[in-house]
Amino acid sequence: MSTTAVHTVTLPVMESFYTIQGEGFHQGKAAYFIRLGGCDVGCVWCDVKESWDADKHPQRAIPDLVREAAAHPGRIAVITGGEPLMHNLHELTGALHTAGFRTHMETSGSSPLSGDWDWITLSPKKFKAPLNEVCQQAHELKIVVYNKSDFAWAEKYAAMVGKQCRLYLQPEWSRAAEMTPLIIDYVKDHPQWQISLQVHKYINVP
Ligand SMILES: C[S@@+](CC[C@H](N)C(=O)[O-])C[C@H]1O[C@@H](n2cnc3c(N)ncnc32)[C@H](O)[C@@H]1O
Ligand SMILES: Nc1nc2[nH]cc(C(=O)O)c2c(=O)[nH]1
Ligand code: SF4
Ligand SMILES: [Mg+2]
Repeated sequence: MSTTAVHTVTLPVMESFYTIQGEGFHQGKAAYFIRLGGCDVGCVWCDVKESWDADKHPQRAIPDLVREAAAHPGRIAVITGGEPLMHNLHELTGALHTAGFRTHMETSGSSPLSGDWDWITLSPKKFKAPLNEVCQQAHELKIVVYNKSDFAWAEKYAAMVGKQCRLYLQPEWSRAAEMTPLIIDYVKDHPQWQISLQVHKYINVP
């Protein structure tokens, strides 16, 4: 008698939604977001603290997630969280590629890299430092600016990413009124950086 390994990979999913990418290089493009549960970083200003406990979110089968994504015409899938790299993302990115998606990820880089990515957004955190392997692979570095000391901190990571990596400074949402003018001045003085605004919060889309 032969046996076939039944191999069902599931992931905890807080929410999934089709929207406009609001941040960074791909800002303005239609994208399907999959927000995975679970994060062990604990940023004090995190805008999705409800995502942190993976057990609070249902385990979903990858074929179902990809089918729901493919019901929309956009072919960028953004995997976010929570911290997506707390999970092995090899099966998910493989299934998304098979369905014709480009695979994008939003990560703090604090857990080992898994999955096959067309775009990695690295947003390092003071609360749990990114791994060097993720710094090396990042396509964009997106630093959340909470106070003026964060510019010097941003330069430390700019020196760790690859030469082609795009550099973004994004105001922390509750501090945007104070930090945005400082970011504008910093970008004018250091034009290798660009400003990233959370445009979805201004245009009221998810
Ligand atoms: C919620 S995180 C999830 C992905 C991953 N854990 C990370 O931090 O990159 C998605 C993006 O939102 C950013 N972010 C989270 N809270 C924010 C806030 N209050 N203001 C501005 N950006 C924020 C993060 O830095 C990250 O770039
Ligand atoms: N529209 C929109 N763009 C985003 N870019 C990164 C987001 C995230 O939470 O990872 C996000 C999000 O939550 N919504
Ligand atoms: S790493 Fe990302 S999801 Fe985790 S607490 Fe920080 S901003 Fe929130
Ligand atoms: Mg968000």
